[in-house]
Amino acid sequence: MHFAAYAYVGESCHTPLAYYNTNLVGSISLLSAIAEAGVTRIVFSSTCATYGEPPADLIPISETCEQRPINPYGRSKLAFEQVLKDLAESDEAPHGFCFAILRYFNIAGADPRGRVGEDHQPETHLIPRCLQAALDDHQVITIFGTDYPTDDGTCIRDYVHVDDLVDAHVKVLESLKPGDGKIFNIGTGRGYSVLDVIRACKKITGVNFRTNNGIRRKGDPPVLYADPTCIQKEMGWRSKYTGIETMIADAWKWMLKNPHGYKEDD
Ligand SMILES: O=c1ccn([C@@H]2O[C@H](COP(=O)(O)OP(=O)(O)O[C@H]3O[C@H](CO)[C@@H](O)[C@H](O)[C@H]3O)[C@@H](O)[C@H]2O)c(=O)[nH]1
Repeated sequence: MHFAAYAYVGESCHTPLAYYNTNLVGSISLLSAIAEAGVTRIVFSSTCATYGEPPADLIPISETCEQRPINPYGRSKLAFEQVLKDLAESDEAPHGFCFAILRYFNIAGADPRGRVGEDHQPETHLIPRCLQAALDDHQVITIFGTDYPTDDGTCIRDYVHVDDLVDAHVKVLESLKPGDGKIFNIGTGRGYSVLDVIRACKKITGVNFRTNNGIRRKGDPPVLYADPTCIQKEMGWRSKYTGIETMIADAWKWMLKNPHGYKEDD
């Protein structure tokens, strides 16, 4: 399972070479190394950012939606999707080669039993940023854009509990057979706006943290949510956590226990 990547949409617009180097060149090196090591099955973490800004009539987004990413992050992930497909079709592919591409929507939450949580340096993701603001009243959440063509003017995303993501990986990996090339969206099929998320974070934490309205963040599409029918039908996978509040509650539980993230030796 290949998870390693740079994954900040905004940052990718400022440092594209680092993104292509890690997400594309690094992934190709990994592919060569695993072939030498005799590994033939690969599950690749891709992203809904490969879809770009689909027109309204193609939302919810299915796997057949045209992929036209609008930021270097999405383009670097899409390029490696193509590498996998090309390799699979070629004589260079190791005997029995098979792959799965999982296009994640917005992964959120934490292990419900509190053992593992989210800790990015720096933290840019909406939910952990809101929870940090609930812990520290010096922090203010900037809403990146209130003029999007959505009901409340803020971006809509499909938040998926990390526990559901784990479950999808296990199901897909166990199902892969030589010659397979599977592609699945990993989403709940439900979209929440930035304001919905902020409201839910305030409710779960009980803290009325501060927010302000800012300008749009470069590279952010207005609306992204999945049509998860394909993985539901083929793999019997279905998100167990469809409500944003449970994801936030699990993330909050972890953050209260680990306000400074992982320790050096964790
Ligand atoms: O302080 C903040 C942080 C985020 N947002 C907005 O909240 C939404 C969600 O942002 P974020 O949590 O940063 O996630 P995304 O940028 O949507 O990116 C995530 O989701 C992508 C798929 O959409 C994945 O591919 C990426 O790896 C992952 O970082 C976006 O509309 C942001 O503009 C704010 O308004 N203020």
